[in-house]
Amino acid sequence: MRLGERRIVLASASPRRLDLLRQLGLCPGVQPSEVDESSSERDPARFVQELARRKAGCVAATEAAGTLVIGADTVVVRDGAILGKPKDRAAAAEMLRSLQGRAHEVYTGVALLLAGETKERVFAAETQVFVAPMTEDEIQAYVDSGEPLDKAGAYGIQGRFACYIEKIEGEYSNVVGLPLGALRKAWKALEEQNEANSES
Ligand SMILES: Cc1cn([C@H]2C[C@H](O)[C@@H](COP(=O)(O)OP(=O)(O)OP(=O)(O)O)O2)c(=O)[nH]c1=O
Repeated sequence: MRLGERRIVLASASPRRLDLLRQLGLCPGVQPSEVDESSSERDPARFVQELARRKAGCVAATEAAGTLVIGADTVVVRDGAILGKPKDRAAAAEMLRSLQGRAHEVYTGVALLLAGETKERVFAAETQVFVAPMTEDEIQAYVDSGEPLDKAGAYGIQGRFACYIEKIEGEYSNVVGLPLGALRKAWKALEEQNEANSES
């Protein structure tokens, strides 16, 4: 069966990821995972892949065989340090102070799993983001907007933080939480593997 004909489940509570999949014309079910998001892994690409695999695996275990489960994890990386979501307003302001006026990287890991089967694709995408200098007043006003708290690095490129973005190198959708171009390639590879297996 082709992947597009299968039931698809997004293993994420992120409304942005759902919007991105809908942008592709997909209508996935949503089943947020409840996994421990800590890891001793320090390499960002490996970190986000481990978390994406964990999230998708947790949900795949509860789904009917053949369901395509998509899990993802996004982090901001500044000077090699992995930043997740800020725990409170003070942490959000601190993250924004450390990101303004310079470049950092955003990594999203994605896992595509077929429930009950061993076939899967797990990958990570990276985008470099250049942020304009911000004054302390601008940082406080942005924290007051409420946007930072549920987002890695304490900002949302798709929201009012857009006016502080000078340029990016890499996929925009990767920063929002799901790299659609890289997803298409992995989907295609999984589809080909699936078809080759069903012919043999
Ligand atoms: C950098 C950045 C992150 N984000 C979001 C994407 C993710 O939702 C969030 C990173 O946290 P994640 O832990 O990757 O995802 P989540 O907690 O929202 O959902 P789940 O764990 O259930 O999959 O930050 C933006 O929306 N815009 C941005 O510009």
